[in-house]
Amino acid sequence: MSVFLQIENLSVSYGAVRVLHGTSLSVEKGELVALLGASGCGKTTLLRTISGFIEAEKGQIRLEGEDITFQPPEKRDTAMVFQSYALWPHMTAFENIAYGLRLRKKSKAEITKTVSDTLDLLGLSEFGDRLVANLSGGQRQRVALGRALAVNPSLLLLDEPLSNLDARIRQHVRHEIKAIQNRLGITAVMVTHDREEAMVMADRIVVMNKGKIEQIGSPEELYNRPATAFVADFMGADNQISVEWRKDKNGCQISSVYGEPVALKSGEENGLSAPAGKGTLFFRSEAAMLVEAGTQPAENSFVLKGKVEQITYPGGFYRHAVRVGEQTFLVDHGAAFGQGAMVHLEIPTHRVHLFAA
Ligand SMILES: Nc1ncnc2c1ncn2[C@@H]1O[C@H](COP(=O)(O)OP(=O)(O)OP(=O)(O)O)[C@@H](O)[C@H]1O
Repeated sequence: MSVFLQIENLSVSYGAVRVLHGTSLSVEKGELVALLGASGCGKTTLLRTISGFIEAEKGQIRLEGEDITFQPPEKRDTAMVFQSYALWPHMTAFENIAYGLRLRKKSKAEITKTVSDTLDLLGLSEFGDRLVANLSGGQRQRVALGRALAVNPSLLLLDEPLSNLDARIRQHVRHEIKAIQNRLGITAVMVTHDREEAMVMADRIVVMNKGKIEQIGSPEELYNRPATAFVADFMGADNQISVEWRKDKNGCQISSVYGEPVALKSGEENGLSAPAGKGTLFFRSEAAMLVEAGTQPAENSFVLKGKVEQITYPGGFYRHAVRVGEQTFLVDHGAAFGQGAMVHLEIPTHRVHLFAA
């Protein structure tokens, strides 16, 4: 694998307001990298700076070794797929896909072949003559993807490509886009604010927060080994407890206002560098075991004692809201405990994420 897109120390401002603060990122050939973060964190700005629609203030962007930082958009070998599709509704699917090829003055024969191949690739061959206005949302998004792919760009840029589709179609189109990107071996950068979408589609995810990169990693890395409290929270570790820790010769002890102190095994202290301090412990609703109060606690578990306040059924498991002292934690369990049941939450120490305050 080789670095295909290299972004170094990129800063971007709108007027006096800086929104990207020295961003660096490298993307390998054939990778799909997702930029993930809350609204306003700078994902779209980063994508548009790569495409050339927004000018960099400082730093460098290299595509296949070539410095493109100050090249106009049309000189960069990139193609963008927009959330709004940005198709011509009064033109057919064929003509929309042919658009970029005509701009590039390709021959009629070449256009016919490339567009037909693209329609085939996207499962749209029977819709070539259909006006875009008469296609479904999912079909339109595939036409938009086809228009970007037809010009055979080095880099495909996807700006929230699925957010106009309804939930069920989204699931489907996600897998389609991923499969096509894989099959073509095309390098892609995608913006999304949907964690699950990033997890399903991306080889690597870049989590952004306020114009800075918090962590870059595979979906598994971000989910299982979040590097910061922000990433743990953003990747769905909903439950949080304030804790104190103290390291001694036997390891690291953590304690909270609830329950007994527990010792972390070596390697589980998540890089807490200080010998003692305050922090926040995160755990996911599926990481905790729910057992009847009075059960002998499992080894190497952080135990919280509480009372079931509410039970819901999101599908496949029951989600329990459990009151512990002043806080409520969410815990998933295969069977429903009764409302008001006294329970223990057991969180195995290897499934907690602990960060210094
Ligand atoms: N043209 C502009 N002029 C001034 N400020 C802008 C402009 N475009 C974006 N911003 C600001 O820059 C910051 C980053 O915006 P950006 O669109 O990159 O965020 P985003 O992460 O893509 O958000 P969203 O998911 O809501 O699209 C925001 O605070 C936004 O208000």
